[in-house]
Amino acid sequence: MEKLNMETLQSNAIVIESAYKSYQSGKKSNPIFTNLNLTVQKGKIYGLLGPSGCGKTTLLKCMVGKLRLDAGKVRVFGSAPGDRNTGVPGARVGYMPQELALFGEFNIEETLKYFSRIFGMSEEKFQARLEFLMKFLDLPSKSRKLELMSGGQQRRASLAVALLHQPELLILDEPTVGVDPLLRQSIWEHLIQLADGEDATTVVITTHYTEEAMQANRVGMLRNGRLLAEDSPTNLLRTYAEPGLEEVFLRLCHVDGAVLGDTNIGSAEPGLDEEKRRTLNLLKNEDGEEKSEIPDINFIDNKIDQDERVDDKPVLKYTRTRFSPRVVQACMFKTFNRMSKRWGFLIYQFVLPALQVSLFCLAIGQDPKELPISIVSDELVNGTHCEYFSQDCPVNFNLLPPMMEPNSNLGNLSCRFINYLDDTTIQPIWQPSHQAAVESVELGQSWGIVYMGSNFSNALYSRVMESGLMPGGDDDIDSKAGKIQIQLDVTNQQIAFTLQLKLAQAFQRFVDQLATVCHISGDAASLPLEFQEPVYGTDRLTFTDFMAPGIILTIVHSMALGYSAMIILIERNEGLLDRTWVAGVTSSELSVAHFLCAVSVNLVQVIVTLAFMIGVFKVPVEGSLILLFVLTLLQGLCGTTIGLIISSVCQTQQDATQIALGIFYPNMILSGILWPLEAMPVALRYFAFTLPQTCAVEAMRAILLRGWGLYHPIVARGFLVSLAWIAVTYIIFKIKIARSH
Ligand SMILES: Nc1ncnc2c1ncn2[C@@H]1O[C@H](COP(=O)(O)OP(=O)(O)OP(=O)(O)O)[C@@H](O)[C@H]1O
Repeated sequence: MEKLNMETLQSNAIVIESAYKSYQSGKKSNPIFTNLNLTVQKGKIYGLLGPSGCGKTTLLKCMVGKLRLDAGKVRVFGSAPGDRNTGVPGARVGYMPQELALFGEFNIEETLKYFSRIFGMSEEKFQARLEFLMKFLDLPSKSRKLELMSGGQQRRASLAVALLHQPELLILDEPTVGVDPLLRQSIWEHLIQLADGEDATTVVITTHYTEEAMQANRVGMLRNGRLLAEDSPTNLLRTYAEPGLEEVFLRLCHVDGAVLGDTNIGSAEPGLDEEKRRTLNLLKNEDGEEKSEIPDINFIDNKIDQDERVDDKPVLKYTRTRFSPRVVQACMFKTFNRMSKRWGFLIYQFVLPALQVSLFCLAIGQDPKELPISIVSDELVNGTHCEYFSQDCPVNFNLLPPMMEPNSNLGNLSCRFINYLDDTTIQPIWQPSHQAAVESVELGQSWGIVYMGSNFSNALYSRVMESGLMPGGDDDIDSKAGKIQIQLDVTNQQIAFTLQLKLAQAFQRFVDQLATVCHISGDAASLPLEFQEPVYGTDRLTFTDFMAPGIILTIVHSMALGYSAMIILIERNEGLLDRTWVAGVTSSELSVAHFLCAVSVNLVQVIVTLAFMIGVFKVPVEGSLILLFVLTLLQGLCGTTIGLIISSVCQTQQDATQIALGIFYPNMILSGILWPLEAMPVALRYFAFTLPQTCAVEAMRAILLRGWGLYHPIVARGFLVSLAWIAVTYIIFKIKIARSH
């Protein structure tokens, strides 16, 4: 393809040559326009006419650099849109899309302020333009929210955004839809005035009102992806001897339909034979020369590099740094402004972490309380409960072995044992018989049975004697009779473990008391195991303390992920993202702005979470609070970057929510938050270590409960893995956002 010559580029604002664009629909490619040539002169108004779906919006998007051609060239001010120095997208172009593509919660002033910040307008200039546009476009109060405006008012507010910074090029997609005839005329007059001035503005405008295009300097009639005619309105009327543009268009459509069988571009023949082309006579320029061939379908594969420069130097140099802190700031202001209007959002983001911590600390890890247990002691006279029992030594030490006998106080050892049950945890329910106790468990009224037989006290005495603790035991005693027989409902493992522990502790206290009152050593009645002061932690540590480090990180990580997973998606779905791109915001600026906003939200979440966990619920902290804070923040950042990737790849909020939930549960289950990693199959354990939270949870637990510092490999690993995840996911996010740009 021939290079566009310098003269063409200098005199024209937009030159499109042999453009081919298609949309992918599954495996099928639907061509929207093929071999399209179009020229927009500088300082002129170009009206693009065509039926719905003929590709006008697509063409405009290619002009502003929002979409790329599959083949062919588009040059705006001599360069391909998106070229470093072209200024398009950027301050040289004002774009008004068909949809509102603005935040409905913003009022007019806030909306325009956002774009004025991007374009670096001074406050004075901004106020002057705001006043002018309010009057000129007959807009309601500056403080009226866009969502509360009528359709026509919204379109005028949208037009105000395009006109705000007085760009050299205006690309307006149906700006007069929903606008009353008076205002429509006034808009056209303003456009004519802009195109007429010293620094004449170039305007490309699409419209459905064919006749208003009479005011354009040049009109292009688009149908089925091809330009049927392109000329000044008067020339078109003269050439086709018709009274109006509508009639011209209809006539061209009839001819086009006759030649192409009125097929749409997707099913049209890729090439036309000479006869048809002669009949059509529509692909000719003003000099009567054919513009170019309808492309062969292979043309699609023969893509032309969009970045191929026409000339070494751009026709008009326009420079802007690729990264401007001012633009980042503008994007951040906009996001914070939006947040401040959403009370529900603020409560969700900042109250929910506190609520989650509180619920966790209140509901998880504490000992179960008031567990009903059926108690049966067949040695009790009345068969139900203990009225009186002795706390004295049951052995008469006045007699020497083997004459030593239990004294009269021996009776009711069963009552003595029951007396040592922890009544906070266990709620004894006396039952008259073993059968009644079984029924109680079967009815779900108690968690188990503690049974002591009719000869329990004597049998226990004999057992002790037999064991050699005291000489003179009775060898013939039934060993079962001297045992406390326990049968539990173990379907709830935590409750069963708690009951086993509490019953064992009660028995130990019972034995200790006996040893004390009988003046014998308690050691003899204990297991020869001594658990000394723990190396790390205390005996008072609970399951809550085990889980707390993981819960802190999970709350912060998932809240950050949930917030950032929506952040770009919302802007894209509401269309503001497109306008932001066209205003010239680069992917780096947008990534940094969103990242910093998410970090700010995350910072508050980290502070709230740690304050509640440590300040209110007194989770023990042995190590450095600073390390704790930094590691939690890093995990929040990690959630943020993962969320930003989700936000940049998903099309709908539903997709994003599903992915976020899909990540949340495996992460929670595998990261050693709920259960020790050591309990996992080895292969799964190795996999778990590749997840973003596993090493961090271990490091967090080591800081919180063991007081380890960064010098310790387990702590250092937690920090390094978190940093690596942040770096890698941020790079992926940056690549994704640049591709969607
Ligand atoms: N992202 C997309 N993916 C697939 N097809 C698309 C996409 N965007 C537009 N199209 C299709 O491309 C064709 C041209 O769309 P376009 O929006 O450019 O038409 P238009 O001339 O601006 O229509 P209207 O005047 O109704 O706005 C339509 O058939 C449309 O369905």
